[in-house]
This record gives sequence, structure tokens and C-alpha cells, in this order.
Amino acid sequence: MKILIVDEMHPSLFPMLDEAGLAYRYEPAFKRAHILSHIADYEGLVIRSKTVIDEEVLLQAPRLRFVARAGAGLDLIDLEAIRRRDIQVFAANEGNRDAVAEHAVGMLLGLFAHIVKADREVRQGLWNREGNRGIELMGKTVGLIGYGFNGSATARRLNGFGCRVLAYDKYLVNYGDEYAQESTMEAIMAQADVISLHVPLTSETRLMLNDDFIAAVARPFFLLNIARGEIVQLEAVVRGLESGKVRGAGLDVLENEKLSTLTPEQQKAFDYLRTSPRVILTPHVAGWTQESYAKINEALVKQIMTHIRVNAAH
Ligand SMILES: NC(=O)C1=CN([C@@H]2O[C@H](COP(=O)(O)OP(=O)(O)OC[C@H]3O[C@@H](n4cnc5c(N)ncnc54)[C@H](O)[C@@H]3O)[C@@H](O)[C@H]2O)C=CC1
Ligand SMILES: O=C(O)C(=O)COP(=O)(O)O
Repeated sequence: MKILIVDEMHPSLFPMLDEAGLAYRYEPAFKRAHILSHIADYEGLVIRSKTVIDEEVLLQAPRLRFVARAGAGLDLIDLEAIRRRDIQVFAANEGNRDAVAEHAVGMLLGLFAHIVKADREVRQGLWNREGNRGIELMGKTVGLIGYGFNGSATARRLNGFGCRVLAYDKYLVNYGDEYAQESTMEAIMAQADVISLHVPLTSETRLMLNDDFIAAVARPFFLLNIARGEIVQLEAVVRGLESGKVRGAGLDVLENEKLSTLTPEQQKAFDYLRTSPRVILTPHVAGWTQESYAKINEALVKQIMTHIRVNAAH
């Protein structure tokens, strides 16, 4: 079993692979052309968020038996093309769920208590108390869209703050629990003070949060996007902020995260967001803590070992 690793990994991965007796080649600088010319030799591929796995790559990979995603999002993998072959996909959602949930709550507290805005003002010599009077999480209704690892971890924490949590998940059944009430998109739109997105990027969720969505929400609301930038139409959020329908937004992800290559429309939206005191922006770090990548690696190595054992038994 030979494994090719083509993305930057937390160093905790390598002793784990050594201990498991797995042979690997670590090539974090590999570009697509390198992957295409080397993948034929490998049974396993480990990626993060840099590498697109599509039909063209799979055609060059006759020996490939698994793709391990050191993280959660599978949006760069053509899952249909993978399913047509005998290739397993592993992900490690449990590794960064705590990081994401803490980041979500951190962003909400930051928005509600004006922490970032007030900090900037004090640094400029402004002692603006009334303009930074906060609002409380206690008693607010939070709607979570997507109730998998991240949605449910966020719900647990919000309970501690006295929030009423509604969750909508299109593909789970009986997922209501002591932390969140199973709900519908319509009920969330009718009742939520905060809407937080925890769905994967798919053809269904791409630009899910657009002008129509915002118009359908009954009251002005706060928006959190810690999932994928392409789920949210930024221009619609800007219009929502301008009209007041969106009271504030916490965005860890953007449609185009290479800020030097924004289209004129993206640049205009980004310029609005980066100067708005009602917006908190972070550079796709919600799942990225000192702890999460070690947890991700443990989960991945466990899955790789199980895969090898099961296949050896057959
Ligand atoms: N900002 C960051 O650093 C991170 C971002 N993420 C993003 O968050 C996403 C979610 O992560 P997890 O919670 O671990 O995934 P998950 O797979 O555990 O949960 C996603 C849930 O969304 C539901 N869902 C899918 N399509 C839906 C739709 N159209 N409407 C409603 N529900 C739908 C699924 O049934 C599933 O339960 C990832 O796919 C990734 O894109 C994940 C980790 C870190
Ligand atoms: O796990 C995910 O889906 C993330 O968004 C974080 O991934 P990354 O550190 O960019 O590979």
C-alpha cells in the first residue's frame, strides 16, 4: 500500500503513518500536473483543500483505492466519478467540528457585543459606549441549516448561552435532540434571529443564500457562513446589510478566497464588507486550530487502517 500526500499536513500525521507501517510520499508542493503524472503508482491519496479530484485524475489512477480528505469538505472531489469506481472516500469531520463550533459562537459574540468594532474605535481614541451597547444571545432563536458534525456541535454550545436552537437538515431523519429542535427551512425563516450555515457545497446549496432567501426571512437577522463561500451570494448580503434586513454577518469563507484575483463585482462587494462595522471576516480558519489537525490526522489514519484490515480480510 503506497500513499501519496499532496497537500500541506500537520506534522503529527507522519509519526502516525510510520507507526502504522504505512509507506507514503509527502509532496505538499505537487501541482495538478505532478499529480496526473505520479498518481498511477499509488493506492492511497491524501488531500486537503488544494486538490481537485475529477475524472481526468481518476483516469490516471488505476490502482487508487482511497482518497482521504484531511478535513471535512468534499466539494473538490467528483463524488459521482469516485462512486463509479471501487474507491473509498474518507473524511475527518469529527476532527474540526469543535474548532468550527467555537468559531461560530465566537463570531456571534463578536457581532452581538461589537467586540471588533469597539476595539477598533478604542484604538483610535474613541470612547463610544452608547454606540457599542450590545445585544445578548440569551433567549435568541438561532436557525442552523445543516445538522451534521458542525451544526450539532454549534447547537450544543448555543444551548449554554440560553439560545433556542432550530435545525433544518434535508437528508437526516429524526435528528432533533436535547440541543436543537428539528425544524423546517420555512420555520427557521419565520422565527430566526440568527441563521448559521453548516451545509456542504453542492449543486443544491450553491448560492442558496441569495436575495430570495433574504427576502423570505421574516425579521432582520444575523448571518454566519463558516461552511463554503459559494453557498452565499455576497452581493445579496451587501444589499441585505444596506437595507438593514441583514443586521450583521460573520464570514469565515468567501466565494473567491484569493483576494488578489477578485472580479470587479466581487471586489465591490468585498470593499463594502471590509469597511462595514457590522461584518466580521476571518480567512477560512474556523476549522484550523492547534488541536484540530492532530484530531483530523488521528481520525484519518484510523480509517486508513480499517480500510487496509477489511481489504486484507477479503
Ligand atoms: N470554515 C472551515 O474551516 C470549515 C468548513 N467546513 C464546511 O462545513 C461543511 C459542513 O461540515 P460538517 O458539518 O462536518 O459536514 P456534515 O456532512 O457532517 O454535515 C452537513 C449536513 O448538511 C446536510 N445537508 C446537505 N445538503 C443539504 C441541503 N441542501 N439542505 C439542508 N441540509 C443539507 C447533510 O445532510 C449533513 O447532515 C463542510 O462540507 C465544509 O464545506 C467544514 C470544516 C471546517
Ligand atoms: O475541513 C474543511 O472542510 C475546511 O474547510 C478546512 O479545510 P482546509 O484546512 O482548508 O483543508
